[in-house]
Amino acid sequence: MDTDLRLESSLWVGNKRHRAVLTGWNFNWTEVDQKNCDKKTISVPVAEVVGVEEGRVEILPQKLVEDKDKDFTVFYVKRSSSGGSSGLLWRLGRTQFSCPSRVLRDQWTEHLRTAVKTHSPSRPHKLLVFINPYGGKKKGRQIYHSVVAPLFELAGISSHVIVTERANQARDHLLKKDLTGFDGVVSVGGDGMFSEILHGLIGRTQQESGLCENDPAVTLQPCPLHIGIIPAGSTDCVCYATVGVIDPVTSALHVIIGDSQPLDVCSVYHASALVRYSVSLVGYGFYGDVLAESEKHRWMGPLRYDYSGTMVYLSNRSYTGVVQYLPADPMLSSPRDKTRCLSGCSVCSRTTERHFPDSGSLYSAHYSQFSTESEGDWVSVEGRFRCVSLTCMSSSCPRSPQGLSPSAHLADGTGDLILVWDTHPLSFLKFLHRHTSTEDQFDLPFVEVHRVKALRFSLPSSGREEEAFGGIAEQSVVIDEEDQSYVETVSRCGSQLRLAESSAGVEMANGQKKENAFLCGLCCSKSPTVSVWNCDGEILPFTEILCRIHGQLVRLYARGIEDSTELRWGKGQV
Ligand SMILES: CCCCCCCCCCCCC/C=C/[C@@H](O)[C@H](COP(=O)(O)O)NC(=O)CCCCC
Ligand SMILES: Nc1ncnc2c1ncn2[C@@H]1O[C@H](COP(=O)(O)OP(=O)(O)O)[C@@H](O)[C@H]1O
Ligand SMILES: [Ca+2]
Repeated sequence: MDTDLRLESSLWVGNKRHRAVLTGWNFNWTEVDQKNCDKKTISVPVAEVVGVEEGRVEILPQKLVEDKDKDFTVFYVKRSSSGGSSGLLWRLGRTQFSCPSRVLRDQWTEHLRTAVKTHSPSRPHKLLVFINPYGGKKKGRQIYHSVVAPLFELAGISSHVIVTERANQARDHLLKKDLTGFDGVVSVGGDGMFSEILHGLIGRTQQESGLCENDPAVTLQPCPLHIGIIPAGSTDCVCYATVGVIDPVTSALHVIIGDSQPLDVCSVYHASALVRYSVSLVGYGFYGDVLAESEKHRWMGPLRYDYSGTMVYLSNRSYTGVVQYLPADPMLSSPRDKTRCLSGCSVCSRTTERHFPDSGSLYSAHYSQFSTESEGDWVSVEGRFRCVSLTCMSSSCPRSPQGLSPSAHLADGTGDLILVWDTHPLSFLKFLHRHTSTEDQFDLPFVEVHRVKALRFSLPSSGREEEAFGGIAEQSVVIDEEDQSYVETVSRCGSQLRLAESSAGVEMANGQKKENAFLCGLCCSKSPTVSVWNCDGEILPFTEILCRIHGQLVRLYARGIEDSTELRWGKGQV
């Protein structure tokens, strides 16, 4: 216990006398004139105190200060059950205290502020905030200014806010501009906006370390800046899978108290070059087709995925492919062990100990098994699939509260590979439906799941010929963006040759542009023979890829999903 931070005295909350105690890492207050059995102690970890203000203060809907010189107000994290979601909602708790003297009031405010500084050293002071004004229901700006900014201000965080005017502005800013003084970057938007920030920060870190991102054998350098996510998108999978709820207040509070959640990242390569990074889904077949279809209906907002999901399901497609994977150590964990990766997860902690042994320092990560893996360790399967999905995390989201792989871990250095073999449409529907319930989606004869460190996908030799003549041909002219040129990909649809329609286009990790090739859609009598990859909501312009999982490459302002049963059984904070 820090004896110099300890403080104990009587304080009034309203007209009730309380005994308040600050023990250094904990602040609690108990009503004293209450019968013993009715005594209730409110206890707040100092690490979860958001701010301490002189006077009687309110901040929402707007800041009001009644400046009474013997009063002070403490703001802190308060948990409540989230009604349906897997995590806990965090709210801003507020208690106004009255002291018998101004001297005591000053003592309390000073002690509390010092305790906060001592016990949460990783709180951000300065943040770079990117808002995508067009993400999700287009409410990013409103959410930030009305909900998040007042909380940051209360916590004394200064923020530099950029409302983006074009796609990839945030990524380019992070790759090129001066980032001195910033403790973290905040994404206000969806998974696509987060992905831009991920690419900017990973790219910048490797540039500064002189590392080649195109070499799959290189051990990438973890990013020094944390990323915060304020959900304002369509799927918001990264937020949901790391916090357990889609709630801007909860997410803002995680940023403020400087929570830290390491996250695995998957790098995707084609023809010896990095194509993209992913944290949630690298998916071929169904999920690729849904994304490509949905881009044509962006005007529908988040509903575009429901519409496109139904249309793609009805089109009843499957694709041939050769899948090769490098299995992870089965002694450490299994995708079918029915566990959940929750806050403080022991599987992820063991990974931290193995790879970051010296007190968890981010910069000590030097492990490279990838280059030494022998070809013999790879497992190969070939056939016809409804979908092939690789996910570094559960990829839970409001549409699928358990996620694509409910037992996947956020930071264990592995990903889960889900192979759904071609099957009867009704069986596939059963599989999809299980994503929306708690039934085991892997307990089906046509589904396999493997915990892996790497994945290769290629077309069977017959498929390559089909790709060239019947499916999507990648007739690309790669020209530099700076030269005012672009890459055109032409898709063949039956006998028709036409330019790909998708408005999204594809931007490579290095910033070069490539227009989408996509399926002819539902108009076509001949089913396409190749699908596209959905990489965290971006369409990849290549079919044959290599993926590698990098353990704990980035850190989020989050702490993983808190177990809501702890609150129900009274083990929570108050
Ligand atoms: C016919 C019933 C279908 C029910 C299936 C439900 C399965 C949902 C699993 C969702 C996995 C989500 C993985 C995350 C993907 C996002 O990165 C990506 C982009 O998100 P955003 O930037 O917010 O737009 N979202 C998708 O690819 C949507 C997939 C939806 C599939 C139905
Ligand atoms: N100002 C902007 N104009 C157009 N596109 C943008 C802008 N800012 C970001 N984007 C892009 O919009 C895409 C979708 O953003 P996101 O915030 O994930 O919303 P959603 O979840 O609705 O897809 C991302 O790929 C991102 O790069
Ligand atoms: Ca993982």
